[in-house]
Amino acid sequence: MKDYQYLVDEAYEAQKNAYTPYSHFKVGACCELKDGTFIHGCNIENAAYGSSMCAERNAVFQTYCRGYHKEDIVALAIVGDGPTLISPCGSCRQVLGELLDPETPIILGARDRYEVTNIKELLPRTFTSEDM
Ligand SMILES: O=c1ccn([C@H]2C[C@H](O)[C@@H](CO)O2)c(=O)[nH]1
Ligand SMILES: [Zn+2]
Repeated sequence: MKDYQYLVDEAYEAQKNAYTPYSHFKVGACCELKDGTFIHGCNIENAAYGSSMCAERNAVFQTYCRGYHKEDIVALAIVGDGPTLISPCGSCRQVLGELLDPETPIILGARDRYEVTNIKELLPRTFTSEDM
């Protein structure tokens, strides 16, 4: 099994910029690209709570904003604020289902451990453009 500790560490770097005056729950994420680039994401909250954005969606959106696509993404790491391994919310799963390859490794990390999954496992039978 590949060692993804370096990517968990990057996600913790990203977490430092989280803006969480409401939940006080900071999340960090990092996309690793084939060309060696790391693209960070963190959660950014808003007084209108529903206008907040999750860390992993910020990381993947930012990746696409810079002109990269799913083929360029090697792995995505996500870390939360405590001892548990957090996993993406439903909205993020739907977005990751479209913007990541089904088997791209998703690393769910904490300070002392991590687990590797993918969006095929997290969101089976995704609604896609093929269904319309
Ligand atoms: O996978 C997750 C789960 C939660 N959050 C954020 C949303 C909100 O800002 C805070 C508490 O839910 O954590 C993420 O960024 N990613
Ligand atoms: Zn989310």
